Amino acid sequence: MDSCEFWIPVVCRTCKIIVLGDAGVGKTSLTQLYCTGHFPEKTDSTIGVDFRERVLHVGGEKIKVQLWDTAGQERFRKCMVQHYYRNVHAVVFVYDVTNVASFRSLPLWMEECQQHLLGPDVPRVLVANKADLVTLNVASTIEQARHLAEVHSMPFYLYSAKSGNREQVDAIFSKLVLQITRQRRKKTEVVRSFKLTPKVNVEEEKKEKWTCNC
Ligand SMILES: Nc1nc2c(ncn2[C@@H]2O[C@H](COP(=O)(O)OP(=O)(O)OP(=O)(O)O)[C@@H](O)[C@H]2O)c(=O)[nH]1
Repeated sequence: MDSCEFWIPVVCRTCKIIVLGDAGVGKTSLTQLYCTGHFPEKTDSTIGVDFRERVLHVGGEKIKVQLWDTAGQERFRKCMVQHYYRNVHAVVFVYDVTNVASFRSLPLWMEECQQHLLGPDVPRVLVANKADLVTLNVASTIEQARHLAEVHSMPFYLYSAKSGNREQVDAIFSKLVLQITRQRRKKTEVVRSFKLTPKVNVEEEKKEKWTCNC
């Protein structure tokens, strides 16, 4: 059973979370709000990727939450896309409630995740941003977004990076971090129980398989 090495988790206390969505939906604003506590008055289009960090203490562990604020514009993301998806622990999808096209793009963002082999065990959430600009016209799209999130087993948040309270944005990201740490603990337990399996049994199994009865 040499393959047991695959089960040994890397002792790593960094959570890499990528934030995906069309240009202008508010990815930079959300990540800055979470990491600095302030909504940025002015943002520029992200080129490639921007990194932001915040340190959390979860169950006695120090966790570095690393947010990858990715470019929404295709021309600014081409060269970086392979790097976004390496060792991702969680994904935040964002769309802008005032921009139906950004909602329609969500399946494409999900498909991109699939193409880069993000498994179903990677936690995801969907944020409908700019809730301060909600009008009756967009209510049905919000319901569709809620449904999309449900179908894909993702928590759904209607939020405003501009006027929403800090606790809410903390909850969005911190819940993801909790999910990641729980998953890690489970994997560690699997490894521990696997290591406790007496080696001699494995050898016995092998012998049995190769015994010729003729
Ligand atoms: N009214 C309102 N405006 C917002 C909100 N969030 C972001 N914005 C504005 O939307 C614009 C785009 O926000 P960004 O955070 O730069 O969007 P982005 O998704 O990072 O854009 P790219 O980097 O081009 O992919 C900015 O003018 C923000 O101030 C919000 O909740 N409400």
